[in-house]
Amino acid sequence: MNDPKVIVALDFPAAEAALAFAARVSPQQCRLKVGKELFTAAGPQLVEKLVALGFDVFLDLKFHDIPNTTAQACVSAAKLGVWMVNVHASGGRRMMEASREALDKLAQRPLLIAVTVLTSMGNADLSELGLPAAEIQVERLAMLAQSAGVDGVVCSAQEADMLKRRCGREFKLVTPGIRPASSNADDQTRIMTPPAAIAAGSDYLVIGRPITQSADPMQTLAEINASILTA
Ligand SMILES: O=c1ccn([C@@H]2O[C@H](COP(=O)(O)O)[C@@H](O)[C@H]2O)c(=O)[nH]1
Repeated sequence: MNDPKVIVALDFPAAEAALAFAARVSPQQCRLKVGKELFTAAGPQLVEKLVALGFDVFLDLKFHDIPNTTAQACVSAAKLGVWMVNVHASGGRRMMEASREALDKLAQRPLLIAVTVLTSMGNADLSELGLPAAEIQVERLAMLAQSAGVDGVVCSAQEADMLKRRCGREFKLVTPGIRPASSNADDQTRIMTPPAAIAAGSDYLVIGRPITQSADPMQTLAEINASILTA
């Protein structure tokens, strides 16, 4: 598998568990995601180790701040050698443009992705914030993100078909909230199975607990990879 679609979310409390997982998989089987829990515990050194092992690393810190701060945070992330970084689309056009422009000055830059609406949120959560239904809010933020020059968005696979039609095939769709049919939803709301997500147009599937907390993580990863080969 030369272009693995699965990004395993290494939501572990310490570097040792993340490195033990990485030792059991290859960069041909999956990409790896370092999020807030692991990064806060283990820091940039862990990210550099995963990159040195040959993995494409998605540094999922979802930057959301004023344009200068966010742009410089993206540059610091890029210097770790990561494959993908992200910011919140709700930080607005100027924030996304500043991040893109700062990354463009580097000799080699990671993909820049904007988070639309968290996959844990449903329409009732959005309504409490005075926001429209997920599909409408995701479309609005994705269009803004695309016009600000980012490479793609984090969204739910439930919005993938609509966004591929709206934003085109090249605009990357990174979709968490992926659940094999036999898995619990946990705290995720806008979910989809791996084959359905690929069929809907997801470019990358972010999957954490269904793999990392399964009785046999390697077997689960292999089954998911097999299920999307035929999707
Ligand atoms: O909208 C979003 C954005 C990011 N995430 C992250 O993806 C993983 C999902 O883990 P699971 O265990 O498969 O639920 C996690 O690291 C989140 O921080 C997301 O779920 N939704």
